Amino acid sequence: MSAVRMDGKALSAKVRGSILAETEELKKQGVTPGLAVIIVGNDPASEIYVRNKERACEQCGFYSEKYALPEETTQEELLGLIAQLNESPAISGILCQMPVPKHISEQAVIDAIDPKKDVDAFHPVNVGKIMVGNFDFVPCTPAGVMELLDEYKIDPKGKECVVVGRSNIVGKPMSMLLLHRHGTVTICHSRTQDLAEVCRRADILVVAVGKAGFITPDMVKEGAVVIDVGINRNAEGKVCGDVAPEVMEKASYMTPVPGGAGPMTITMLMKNTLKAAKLQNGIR
Ligand SMILES: Nc1nc(=O)c2c([nH]1)NC[C@@H]1CN(c3ccc(C(=O)N[C@@H](CCC(=O)O)C(=O)O)cc3)C=[N+]21
Repeated sequence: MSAVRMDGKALSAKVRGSILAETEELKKQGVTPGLAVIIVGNDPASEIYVRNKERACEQCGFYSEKYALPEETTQEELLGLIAQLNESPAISGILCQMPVPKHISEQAVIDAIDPKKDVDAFHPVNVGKIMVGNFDFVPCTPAGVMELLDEYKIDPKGKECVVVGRSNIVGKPMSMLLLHRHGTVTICHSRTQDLAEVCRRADILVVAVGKAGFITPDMVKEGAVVIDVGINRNAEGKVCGDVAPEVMEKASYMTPVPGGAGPMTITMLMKNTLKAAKLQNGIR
């Protein structure tokens, strides 16, 4: 058997279309969602993502501002810009592309963004709300995975869900979202004993480790749903995920890389930005 390909590109196009329709309605009420994207330094991968985000803004009818700051930017300067954007009425959402250069504290940047404009949902206030299960913004990658599961009618309720990776951006919030949907969730990481054995229990396996080909067929139960959140580049410079391609033969559903979780991540950023604009203007 070969897995059904979970098409994040197609679902993204559909969702962006409905965001655009809603944006057009909002504009009639005098509200235009606006996203500010900040990038510090020149990491080639970050530059690609930022370009994709700008394009998504256009597709959704949003206003956007891009700030490309040099590598030498001080933390003070960056926090100054964020303070300005926090006050800007044209800006509904602020995103500072991670990673930032080493001389800048990532947490200081996250803490500086007004939680109401924190469309990444990285601010401790929003992280806390996710824990409690009462949240406005959902972290983009986990939110995209949940929409993909829904699109393919995969319900985590009661299922063994194994998340490989415990990052604040993906692993931890992913686990919470699956738990809110009544999955039985296990979080694995580099110190997990017998990782293969734990992964083989999974009905839904979500992988976010950042190592090409990390998950091999022997680690996957026949018929499992496999969600690959990894974005790596192989020796030839081609984008590939954390899951070996042969896993396709064992899984029932699987996300491709590229074209799976990645495009959905950006689409969820758009969804959060639209929501921010509505909340800031008292529109439900
Ligand atoms: N503040 C912040 N928020 C983020 O959401 C954030 C971040 N920093 N730093 C980096 C990670 C990574 N990330 C991706 C977004 C889109 C694709 C994406 O569009 N992928 C496409 C194309 C991949 C390619 O061609 O390189 C795909 O999978 O089909 C990938 C990765 C967002 N991140």
